[in-house]
Amino acid sequence: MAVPRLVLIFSGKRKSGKDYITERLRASLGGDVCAILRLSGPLKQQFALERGLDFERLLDASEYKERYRADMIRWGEEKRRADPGFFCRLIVAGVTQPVWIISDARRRSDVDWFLEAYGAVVQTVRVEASMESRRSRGWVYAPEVDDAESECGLDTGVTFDWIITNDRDEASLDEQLLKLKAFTLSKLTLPV
Ligand SMILES: Nc1ncnc2c1ncn2[C@@H]1O[C@H](COP(=O)(O)OP(=O)(O)O)[C@@H](O)[C@H]1O
Ligand SMILES: C[C@@](O)(CCOP(=O)(O)OP(=O)(O)O)CC(=O)O
Repeated sequence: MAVPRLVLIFSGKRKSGKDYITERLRASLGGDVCAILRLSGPLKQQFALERGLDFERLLDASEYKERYRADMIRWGEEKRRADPGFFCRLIVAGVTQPVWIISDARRRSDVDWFLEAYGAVVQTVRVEASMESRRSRGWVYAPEVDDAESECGLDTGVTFDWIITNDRDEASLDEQLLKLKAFTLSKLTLPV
């Protein structure tokens, strides 16, 4: 299995901007350097297959995804209960880029699995946005989702290496992303 030089584990609430920020980071590092790995990828794929749903439509920031989210959470939790590393192992298989971005850690078991496997090169990144910002991006409170482990599992207990604030201030976001990019590049120039 390929050994990464850096594993950035992103977490954050719905509509905090995890997908937006991780895509920007990948774009600025380049696809040959950086891979975005989504724990929800194989989860959504298998869930869609079992339920006869449209996998593609579960991927973007759509109302379709939100309609099935509570069910997907329950389904994924059952899988993780049986095997906490189930989705983690699936997403790292065959990745060749030196920088991995895990875009959607939600539970201690996700973070612990990566720390155990790649601890020396892991950095945890929290994306934070105000409720107002999240609302402006379409977030509406949903019981069984926003109060569940899927959204709250990493609210406490992890000391994040990076906290990115993603509200309205574009210049501030640019600056924060530049710092993270510079750190990432510094890891790539060190000898193995
Ligand atoms: N800083 C930003 N500037 C412009 N649009 C943003 C920004 N952050 C997030 N968005 C948009 O808000 C929506 C939700 O963001 P997303 O990255 O999907 O959140 P999450 O993955 O955390 O649920 C998306 O349409 C995204 O493009
Ligand atoms: C069932 C899920 O994996 C669905 C996650 O879908 P996304 O990762 O697309 O969600 P956001 O980006 O936060 O909007 C959640 C889980 O508990 O595993």
